Amino acid sequence: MQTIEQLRSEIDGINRELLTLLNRRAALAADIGRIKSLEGKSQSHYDPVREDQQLRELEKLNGGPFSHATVKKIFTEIFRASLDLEESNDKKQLLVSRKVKPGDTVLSIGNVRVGGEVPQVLVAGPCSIESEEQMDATAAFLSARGVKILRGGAYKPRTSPYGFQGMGVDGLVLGSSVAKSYGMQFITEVMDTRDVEIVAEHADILQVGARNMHNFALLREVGRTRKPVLIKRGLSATIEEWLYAAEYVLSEGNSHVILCERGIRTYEKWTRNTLDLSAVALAKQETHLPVIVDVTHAAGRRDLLIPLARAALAVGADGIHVEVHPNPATALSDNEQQLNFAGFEAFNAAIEPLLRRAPQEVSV
Ligand SMILES: C=C(O[C@@H]1C=C(C(=O)O)C=C[C@H]1O)C(=O)O
Repeated sequence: MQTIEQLRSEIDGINRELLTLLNRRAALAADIGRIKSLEGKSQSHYDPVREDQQLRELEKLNGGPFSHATVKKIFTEIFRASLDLEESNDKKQLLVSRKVKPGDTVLSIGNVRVGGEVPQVLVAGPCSIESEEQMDATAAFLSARGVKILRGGAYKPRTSPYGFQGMGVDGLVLGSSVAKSYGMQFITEVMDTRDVEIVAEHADILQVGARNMHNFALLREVGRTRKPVLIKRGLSATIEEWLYAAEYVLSEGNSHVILCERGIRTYEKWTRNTLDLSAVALAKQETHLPVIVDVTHAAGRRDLLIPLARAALAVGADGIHVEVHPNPATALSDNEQQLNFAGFEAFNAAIEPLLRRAPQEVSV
């Protein structure tokens, strides 16, 4: 009869062998994971059929004294650990991730900086570009209040094909020339791969709208330009899908990306969308990209814009996007939610105390 010491020493030897075997197995699983990623199956590496096949084989082979239930439990744990390893390797390689680039990305767009520790930006302007008078009045008003990025849609993604579709190229020319004359940067949406070139010619920042966040051809195309790109979160997009959308742009070599949370579709009807501030906190934590919050589309109503913007800044947003129109009642789109000038004045005053200041503005 062997002594306990002898038996334990045998167990120690088996532990060493098991450890070596487990790590050899883990390395093989990691290799499989890399192949799956290359094949584009990076969303989920889980393969229940393959796991089941292994469990059946092990049941046949199991001679005890462990019961099959116990063997199954142990191997299921091994499968989970392998899967975690595969997927964490995959995440590590994402270009948007702080694991790849720990420091904040700070974009320099003309005279504006976005991200990191610089003062938060306001992106403001009308939903649609409608006329020279409208754009000129808005830019004059906003630039006098320190807003440096002017928005305005020339191509409008309208729910109905009969709704106002935007002024197209005329709108681009108008938006960019008005912005330039007030020393502002011009941001506008691009909806179609065929328009990327012309929009990039006129805009300082390209916007990929919520409805196009899953348009991978468009994401690749804007990724091939060297223009800053603002990517709105899709209507029902998970945070992961939103970050993968940004990854499309970075993977084409364009790292000038701003993420924009604009509310997601839920069962709630009292707001147009549900502002997801945890997405902002998570995007700031997991990625190095600037994140801004579009309070207008999140709320869909004017009375919530101030508290939502204050909350967004408190959570760490690098900027706020808000729609402003000289006369919202006559606007050709979104007239329920755009602020008039007096409304913007009140909005600006309410969020101002929460904005970071440029170093030279700090009083000592
Ligand atoms: C390693 C793989 O990926 C995962 C891990 C498995 C395992 O550890 O055996 C099996 C299936 C997948 O859920 C694989 O697909 O073979």
